[in-house]
Amino acid sequence: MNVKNQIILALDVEEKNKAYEILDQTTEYLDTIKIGYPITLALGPSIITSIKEEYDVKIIADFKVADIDATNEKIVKTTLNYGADAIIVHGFTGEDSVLACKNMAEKLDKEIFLLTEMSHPGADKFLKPVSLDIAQMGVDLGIKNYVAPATKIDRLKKIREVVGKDSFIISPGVGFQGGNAKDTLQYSNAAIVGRSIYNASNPKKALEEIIESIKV
Ligand SMILES: O=C1C[C@H](C(=O)O)N([C@@H]2O[C@H](COP(=O)(O)O)[C@@H](O)[C@H]2O)C(=O)N1
Repeated sequence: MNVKNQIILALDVEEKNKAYEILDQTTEYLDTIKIGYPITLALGPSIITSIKEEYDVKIIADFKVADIDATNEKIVKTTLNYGADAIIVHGFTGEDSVLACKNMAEKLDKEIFLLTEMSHPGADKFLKPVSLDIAQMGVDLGIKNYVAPATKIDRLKKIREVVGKDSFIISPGVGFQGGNAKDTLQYSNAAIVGRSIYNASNPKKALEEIIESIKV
């Protein structure tokens, strides 16, 4: 997946007007957004279709799919059929559950992102101990896209070492959670940024500053 300016906007707002206001101000610089449960539960999954119709963006559905294989297959099929270009899938559920997602996405000529380790402190207890195994499972299954934390550069580096230089990693936690875009992009292909953009008094300026910070 090509990501303009290596920045993915996490559009975690819950009103349509706000969402469109943010997109109007930022899509000059962005071509990829991440849509998760906040906006989808507030507005319904058709918001994916609406945004695809109104804006020239790729949409990564952040549903952290984590069920048995049969259920995962349905979640992935329905989400991608709403127009999402890719979907984020948890890896801790194991090979059969992840493979069900990969196979369904491929059937629809779309992609999955395998979530290896998360950016928040709580991930250190249960996810960190297995995240490199999850990444290796992804490699063994032929998965090319991964999510790995921007807040833990040492972990991001290790995950890059496991998945290899040709894999595509996107990393949340830049800005509000303390991650730095430039540092993140040493090992990641794109930084995910939410609150630092959509909560800014001037989202366009906030995004321009982040893009500038990467270039220096
Ligand atoms: O480990 C993860 C996985 C998950 C994800 O991207 O899958 N996210 C999401 O990335 C965005 C960060 O937002 P902000 O903190 O910039 O406002 C939010 O949508 C989170 O749900 C993480 O923050 N960490």
